[in-house]
Amino acid sequence: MSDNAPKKVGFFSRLAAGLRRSSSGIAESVTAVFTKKKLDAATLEELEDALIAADLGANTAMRVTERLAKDRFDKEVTDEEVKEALAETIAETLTPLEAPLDIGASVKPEVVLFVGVNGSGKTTTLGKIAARLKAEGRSCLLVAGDTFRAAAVEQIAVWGERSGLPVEKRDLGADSAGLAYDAVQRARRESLDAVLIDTAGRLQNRTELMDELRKIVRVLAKLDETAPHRVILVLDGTVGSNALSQAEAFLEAARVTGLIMTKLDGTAKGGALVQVAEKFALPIHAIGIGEGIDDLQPFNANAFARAIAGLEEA
Ligand SMILES: Nc1nc2c(ncn2[C@@H]2O[C@H](COP(=O)(O)OP(=O)(O)OP(=O)(O)O)[C@@H](O)[C@H]2O)c(=O)[nH]1
Repeated sequence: MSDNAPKKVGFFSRLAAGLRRSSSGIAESVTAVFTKKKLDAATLEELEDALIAADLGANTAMRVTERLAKDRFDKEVTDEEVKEALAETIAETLTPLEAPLDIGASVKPEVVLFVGVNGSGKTTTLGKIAARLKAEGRSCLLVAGDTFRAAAVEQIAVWGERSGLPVEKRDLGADSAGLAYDAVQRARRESLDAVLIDTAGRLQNRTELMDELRKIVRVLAKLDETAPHRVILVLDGTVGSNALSQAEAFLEAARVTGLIMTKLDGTAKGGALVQVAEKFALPIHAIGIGEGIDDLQPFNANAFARAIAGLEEA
C-alpha cells in the first residue's frame, strides 16, 4: 500500500495539471457567480448558464443546480461547495463508464480499430497503447491503415521500431480494408495477442470516407464475426461540443465500443467529455493529457471529476 501512495499523488497532480485550462475556466465561472451569495433562483440560473458555457452540457448543469437547490436553497454557499456538488455530479455520470483497457486478455488476436476525425490523436494513442502492451508482455501487430498519408505510415513505423513490435503496411493509396484483413491473418499465423489498426482521419460528414470505414468493419467480420472486437473512437478534447456530432457519426458507421479523449491538457473545453458520456453512455478507456507515453492515463472518473472541478484529490 505504501508503495502505491506516491504514485497515486503523482497521477492526480499530473491529471490536475493537464486539466488546468478546463478547470480554471470552470472555476472562474463559478467564482464569478458565487461570492458568498445566498442561493436564490437567479443565482442558480446564472450558475447553470456558466456550467453550460464551460461545455459541461445542459443536463449536467441542471443536475448540479438541482443538487445545490435541494440542500442549500436560501442559504449561503461558497464556491468550494459548488465545486464539490459539480464533482459529485460528474462522478455519478462517469463512474459507470470507467473502462480500463485490457487488450488481448480474452480473445486472441483481439482486433482493435482506432477511428476518429483528422488529427484527433489516433496514431499517437495507438502507439502509446502498443508500447504499454509490449511492456506488459503482450504481443501485438501495428497496422498502418491510414494509407492516404505517408507521414501516418511513417509514424506507425516509428512506434513499431521504438517498441520492437511488428508493423503491417502497404504502399500509399492501397485498400485499407484488404490491409486490415491480411494483418489479422498474419496475427493468427504468428499467434499474436492483438492487432491494433490505425485508420485514416475522416470528417464525420464525408460520406465516402465513412463508407470506407464501414467496409473495413465488414471485411474484418468476414474473418471472425466478432471482429473488430473493439472500435475505439479517439476524440480531440479541444473541439468541445463538436465531439457530440463526431461520436454520433462514428457510432453509426463503425459500431464504436468505447472512447479515448486526447489533448485534455491543451483545452478549456474538457467538460465536453461529460456531455459525450451523458449522451452516448460510451465506455471511457483513457484520456490523453500530453504527448508523452505516460500522458495517456487509464480513465478514473472520480479523479477526473475532482480535477476538472478544480478540487484537490479526495
Ligand atoms: N497535447 C497533446 N497532444 C496530443 C495528445 N494526443 C495526441 N497529441 C498530438 O496531436 C497531434 C495529432 O496526433 P496524431 O496521432 O497524428 O492524430 P491522428 O488522429 O492519427 O491524425 P490523422 O492521421 O491526420 O487522422 C500530434 O502532434 C500528437 O502528438 C494529447 O493528449 N495531448
